[in-house]
Amino acid sequence: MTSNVTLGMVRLPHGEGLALPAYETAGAAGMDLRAAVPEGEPMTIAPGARALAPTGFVFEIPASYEGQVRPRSGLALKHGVTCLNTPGTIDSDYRGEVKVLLVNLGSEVFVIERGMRIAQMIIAPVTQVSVEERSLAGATERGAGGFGSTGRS
Ligand SMILES: O=c1ccn([C@H]2C[C@H](O)[C@@H](COP(=O)(O)OP(=O)(O)OP(=O)(O)O)O2)c(=O)[nH]1
Ligand SMILES: [Mg+2]
Repeated sequence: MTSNVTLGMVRLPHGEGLALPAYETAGAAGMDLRAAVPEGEPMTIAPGARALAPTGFVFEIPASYEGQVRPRSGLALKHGVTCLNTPGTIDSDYRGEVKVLLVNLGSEVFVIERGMRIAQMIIAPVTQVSVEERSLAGATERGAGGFGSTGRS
């Protein structure tokens, strides 16, 4: 299922020895991101707290694509741990380390060991549009209806 789009990955010193972010199955949408916390010095997130976890990599995302950092459902279900800013946006021109902003909505301290898969990243196409100010929006059947406006008799 691999496309011909290439994602560059630059390993940072604290990413030495970590597995590359990777698709875990042939049809996986996202590649799992691992925590590049120091060996033997796990990161802890208290209930209700948040933390920015390093991945140990700079990604070079091709132009016209973005990275979306999303939670792993297993962590959310078992521990109440999710990405606070989901989906996190990784811009194609970002050259810093990709980091994962986690929040612990569970009732127990969450411990992140080095190499733990903490989130997943989807590479998706984006369109940058031109913006044009107008005096009136074109008429439609929906009009200004929203927030549950459809299906009412
Ligand atoms: O979960 C995330 C979200 C963002 N970033 C990095 C990559 C992204 O390109 C940059 C900026 O993210 P965003 O635009 O969401 O943050 P901002 O608050 O708007 O900051 P900026 O003013 O730097 O754009 O931060 C991450 O590493 N992880
Ligand atoms: Mg921004």
